[in-house]
Amino acid sequence: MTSYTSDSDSATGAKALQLIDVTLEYPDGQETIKALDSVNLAVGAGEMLSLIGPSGSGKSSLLVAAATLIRPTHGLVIIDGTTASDLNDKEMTTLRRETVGIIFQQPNLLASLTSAEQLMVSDHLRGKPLKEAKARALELLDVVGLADSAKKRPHQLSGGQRQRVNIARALMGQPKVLLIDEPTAALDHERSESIVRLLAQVTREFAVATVMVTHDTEFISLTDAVATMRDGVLGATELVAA
Ligand SMILES: Nc1ncnc2c1ncn2[C@@H]1O[C@H](COP(=O)(O)OP(=O)(O)OP(=O)(O)O)[C@@H](O)[C@H]1O
Repeated sequence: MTSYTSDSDSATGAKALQLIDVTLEYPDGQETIKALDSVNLAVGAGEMLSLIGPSGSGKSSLLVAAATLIRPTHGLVIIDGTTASDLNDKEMTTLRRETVGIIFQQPNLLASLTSAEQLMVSDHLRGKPLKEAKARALELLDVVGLADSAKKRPHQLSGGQRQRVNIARALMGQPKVLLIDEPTAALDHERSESIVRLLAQVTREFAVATVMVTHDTEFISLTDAVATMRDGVLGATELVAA
């Protein structure tokens, strides 16, 4: 990415992730479904927001809009000072690759690759030298507690460990924004808690702006703030008491 200007939180007070008056409509026969209705959101570097709300309220739609995977019908998505809506599709892909880490519910790891290789693939796609990619992969596997599992393939890992590889992989591109959809859906209570703790830790350590969609309200206290979606409308962000 060459021509984008970057306004970091510290330099300007701008938040790493901002959604301004974002409305997203899906076509539904002759009608439209309003999945997001004038949503405003700001998450700063090093902050982790829990996003909760009933099924169908628009949580996943907010994540895909924030990830620039879909263009909103109306409103602005601003990532690290760059307004995504001003970009063409190619520029938007570059912005996403260089600033956004996405963690889905299922890790989607490639069966034939070791943990280190899963991470290195993403850097390879960014055109980074192999040696550099390997060093960063090993460093990140250490951060997520998998230093001993760098050579293991997915079938040799537990569900929680696979999710840790997934988290490390999302951090490979040094993202400014981390978007996470139900990371604990397939995990037991203990593993769920350690995954949310890890996400809170990497949010601070790597100064990313993190949004985590979750049904596990018991782990919200491990994050900085919470906001609730209802019928596409996002309620006010409430700070979580320390
Ligand atoms: N690709 C799509 N095409 C048409 N309608 C969609 C599409 N994706 C979502 N919707 C609709 O948009 C609304 C919001 O859906 P969304 O998946 O964002 O909610 P959610 O809160 O993430 O739900 P869940 O917790 O069940 O995942 C719903 O009415 C849904 O049916």
